[in-house]
Amino acid sequence: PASTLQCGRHRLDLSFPHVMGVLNVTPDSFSDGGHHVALDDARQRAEKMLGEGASIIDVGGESTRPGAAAVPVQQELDRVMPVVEALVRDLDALVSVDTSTPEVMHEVANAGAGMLNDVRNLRREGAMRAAATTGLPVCLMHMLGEPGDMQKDPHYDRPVEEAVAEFLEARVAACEAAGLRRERLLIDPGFGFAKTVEHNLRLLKYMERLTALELPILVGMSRKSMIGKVLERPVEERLAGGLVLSAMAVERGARILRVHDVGPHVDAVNMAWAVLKEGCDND
Ligand SMILES: Cn1cnc2c(O)nc(N)nc21
Repeated sequence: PASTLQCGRHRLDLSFPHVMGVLNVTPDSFSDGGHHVALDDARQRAEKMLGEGASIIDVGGESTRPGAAAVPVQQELDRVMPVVEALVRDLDALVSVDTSTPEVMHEVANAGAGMLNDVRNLRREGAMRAAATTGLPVCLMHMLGEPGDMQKDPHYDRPVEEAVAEFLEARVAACEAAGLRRERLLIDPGFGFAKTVEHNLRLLKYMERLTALELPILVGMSRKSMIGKVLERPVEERLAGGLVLSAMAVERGARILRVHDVGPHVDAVNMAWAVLKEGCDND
């Protein structure tokens, strides 16, 4: 895959793995009186993640958890825009924005965001064109259905890693046909989206299958139920399991790891990478 990604005014060197810190934008905390407090809090959390080694901060205005309902565009903008503007202006951060909404893509790109992260792989009306117009890199993630219904009865008529690879290849081809250059695309198997725990575990085990697309791979497994169900741990006790998964994902080709606990995952990713890159010099 191309070893550097132009993310707005930031260049991301993908010859080694990076950590993306999740910045939860608590719903509607910016539209009511709590505006400045909440914004300060978001900025401080982002600053902490950058200080711990995050290369990217991921900001989302719409929950993509199973069962989540879609939010109106204006509400998404109200949640996301103040944060994107603050992180770009005050921290010069590389900001990734989780959105499937064309208007939001345009607005955040104009505000200096560096990457678009669409869990709906640009399938919404106008999303492909909007993403192409922004000129930003776009992460295409595998998901069937919507967060509201995707976990009802996930099933695949062939090995899940084959189904996911074929799906992503098709979405990449659709993007190229729409004028989105391949150099701007990232792919993501979508752990936890329309998948059982078994699907998720198998998807990681055979994730190297995705490297055949020769595009940067982004993964998000942090605190997810694939950890909780295997280890029988509540969401606040899933860090150890998540660190193992980060190391295994790096071994299988992941270049961006979307996590909540940045510091520990930076160590896990750097440790795994130290082993993997060993010996490259005299290969
Ligand atoms: C927003 N979001 C939640 N989980 C995610 C994952 O696994 N990948 C990407 N790209 N985005 C995610």
